Amino acid sequence: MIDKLIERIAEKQSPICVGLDTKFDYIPQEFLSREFEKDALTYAATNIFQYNCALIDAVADIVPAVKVQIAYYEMYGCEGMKAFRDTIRYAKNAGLIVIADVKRNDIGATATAYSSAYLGRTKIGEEEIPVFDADFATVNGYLGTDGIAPFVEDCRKYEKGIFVLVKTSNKSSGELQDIEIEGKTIYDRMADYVARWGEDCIGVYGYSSVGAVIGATYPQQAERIRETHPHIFVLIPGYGAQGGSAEGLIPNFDKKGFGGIVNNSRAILTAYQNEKYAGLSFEKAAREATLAMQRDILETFAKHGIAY
Ligand SMILES: O=C(O)c1cc(=O)[nH]c(=O)n1[C@@H]1O[C@H](COP(=O)(O)O)[C@@H](O)[C@H]1O
Repeated sequence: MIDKLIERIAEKQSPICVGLDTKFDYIPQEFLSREFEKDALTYAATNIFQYNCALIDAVADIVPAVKVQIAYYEMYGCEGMKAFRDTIRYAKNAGLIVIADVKRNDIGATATAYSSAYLGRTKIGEEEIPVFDADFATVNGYLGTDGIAPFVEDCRKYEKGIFVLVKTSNKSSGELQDIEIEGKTIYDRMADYVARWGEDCIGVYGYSSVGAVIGATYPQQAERIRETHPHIFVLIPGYGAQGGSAEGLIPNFDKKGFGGIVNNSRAILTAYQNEKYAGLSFEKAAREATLAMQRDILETFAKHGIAY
């Protein structure tokens, strides 16, 4: 799956993933359809799905992937989960690669169940059913190897991928992740594990389907990880609303523009509220914001001799 993602990035010259962290409050009043007004949760979830479809249509030709953050669907209960499933299907049908941002993990047996839900198959009798069937999932490595192994197995079996949290973008990420033991931080050690877990999943471009999450807000840490781990492909959140810059993304990328994919959620989802895009519909504003992000990244790449 990592090869397919890299090929799509190169085709579109766009190492960008649009984050569908869609809250009901983000949807402009004029877009809301009262048609689904059975109960509040159904109303919210159905409108969220319609909004996602419009956004996907607006960006499908300029980005390779979307990331669907499950918290924004769980908060609308079962109806929200249907919207999550339907959004994944819609995005895949639109030719996009889908990252299910679920940050799952548990003991091995339970991690197996999580992996079946998001990447693998659920077995019922003789039948094996793909359930959410995303292309990638985000996972938490805190429980160690037996909590990650089921996901890695499904990556191999079904040509999927995972991104393991290594150095997260948030302000407090250093409380635990930056602790140094015998000259190595916790995030260094997590990166070492990610490299080990993914060593049999390296594709033709030299990157593994077992990747890492490293926030755009921590470029020095990204550089440190990249020095020792050339095969780790990085999901990079934190550009846009969290203040990460294009310059800060550079350590993740090789000279061909491979090595990472940059997520942007709120700054695209709510672009229509930005005065820069005043007067545009939310779809057009989202597209313009995505194109501006692409320009910003490609111009910064060019300064560093990076090109597709
Ligand atoms: O795994 C993630 O995607 C993730 C990891 C991380 O370290 N930081 C981070 O912001 N994220 C997610 O990336 C998205 C960032 O959203 P924006 O800040 O609105 O672009 C959210 O869906 C977060 O849950």
